[in-house]
Amino acid sequence: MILEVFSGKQFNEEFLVDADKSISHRCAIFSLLTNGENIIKNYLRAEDTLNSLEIAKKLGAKIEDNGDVIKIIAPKKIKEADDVLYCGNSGTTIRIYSGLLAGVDGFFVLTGDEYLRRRPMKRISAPLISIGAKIDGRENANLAPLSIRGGKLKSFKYESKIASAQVKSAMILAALNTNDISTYIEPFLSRDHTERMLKGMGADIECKMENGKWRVNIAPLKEKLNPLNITVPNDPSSAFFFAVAAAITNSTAIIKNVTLNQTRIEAYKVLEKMGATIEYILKEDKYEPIGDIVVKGNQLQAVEVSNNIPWLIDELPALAMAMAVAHGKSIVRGAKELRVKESDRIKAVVENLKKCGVEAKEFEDGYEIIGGDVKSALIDSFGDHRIAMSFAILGILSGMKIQQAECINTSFPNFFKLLSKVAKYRIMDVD
Ligand SMILES: O=C(O)C1=C[C@@H](OP(=O)(O)O)[C@@H](O)[C@H](O)C1
Ligand SMILES: C=C(OP(=O)(O)O)C(=O)O
Repeated sequence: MILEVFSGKQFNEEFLVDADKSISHRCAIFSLLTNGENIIKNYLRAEDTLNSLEIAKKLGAKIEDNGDVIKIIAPKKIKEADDVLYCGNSGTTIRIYSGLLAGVDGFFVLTGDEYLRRRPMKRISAPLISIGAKIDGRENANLAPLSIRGGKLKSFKYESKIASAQVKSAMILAALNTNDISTYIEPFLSRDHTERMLKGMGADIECKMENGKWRVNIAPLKEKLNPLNITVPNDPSSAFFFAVAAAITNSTAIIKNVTLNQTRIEAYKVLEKMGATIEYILKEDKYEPIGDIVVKGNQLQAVEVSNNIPWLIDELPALAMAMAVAHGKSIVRGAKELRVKESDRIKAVVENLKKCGVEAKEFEDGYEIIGGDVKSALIDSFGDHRIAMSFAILGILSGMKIQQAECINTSFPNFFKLLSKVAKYRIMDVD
């Protein structure tokens, strides 16, 4: 499908975006470790998180969905599925489930779509194999399909070279299925929803910052966790597309009920540095700080980004759209991880910006963008939701056509409805 966006005008609008993807995945997966009925309100009904829920069902959970609240009734024991577990486009699903299933009796096969089957899995299979997991896959357990023969795992002390919440979460779940205390260390704090949620459910997990590194001690599970009763906050990464829309059109976006967790809102801080006025309004603070973000656009200035990269990795493509119209040369470095997301996001950003007449250059670990006039172009989304939505937002300035825009449904099905608040668009069914 092609999404054609027509140029829009200034706006002053409220955005109630879809629920947080990271937290929704964890609700589905962690429910399996509980002893009862998990009540999840505002679960994200997007392709990625529906795949996580479907897998929970295949592993024995009973799901009751009244269209509003989703109840996940945990099985007495996680059961072996009689078919392949399909993770679709979702790295979070395949990696976190692998960590859980490595310690569960049974045989499991996890796979996904053509994009997921190209993404690196060594980052989870290597540490899991080092603690006794039986995992295999193409390229020596690096590419899905992954097969897992679940069984006994050893407690561990593992220091990861990358700050990845998916790897951390996989190892924390594996640690719950061992027989002694394990320690996981990452070089920089990655999003910490797993630690917060599992602690809230009664797991014995201690976290601290030590010499600039994030250290998590995990005790094995003695008994099942307490069921969740949670309202998932909205997703600040999805909302960021509309923050950029406000920033590049001198408009105002009022973003409602998102998590204000520091590991998730760093991109807003960068937009602020570029000249946007941003206000954070904290409304509650239980498992996660939750509130509103008000973004007001101004003339944008170029910026250099090389710190706190794990806290804004998913927002970098959208931020690149702000860089494309900012005054001066912006630089992003230290973001090599962008190359192993749903697409190679460094290549996707730079190639597509060039098509729009913007001067941009690739580095191995980032890019350089010189802000200027943007013209309408036919964008290759490379099947990547964040690339498709970023260029749709840039299209508010002078129009844009985006190929394979159906990928937006993997994370943010309400994007289209909200896009109509800022620009007119049409959808053409054939690419
Ligand atoms: O754990 C999570 O929910 C996620 C972790 C990040 O990936 P990495 O763990 O690969 O950094 C992020 O990019 C992804 O969108 C969601
Ligand atoms: C990288 C992302 O997700 P995942 O790794 O779960 O596919 C994303 O949503 O930008």
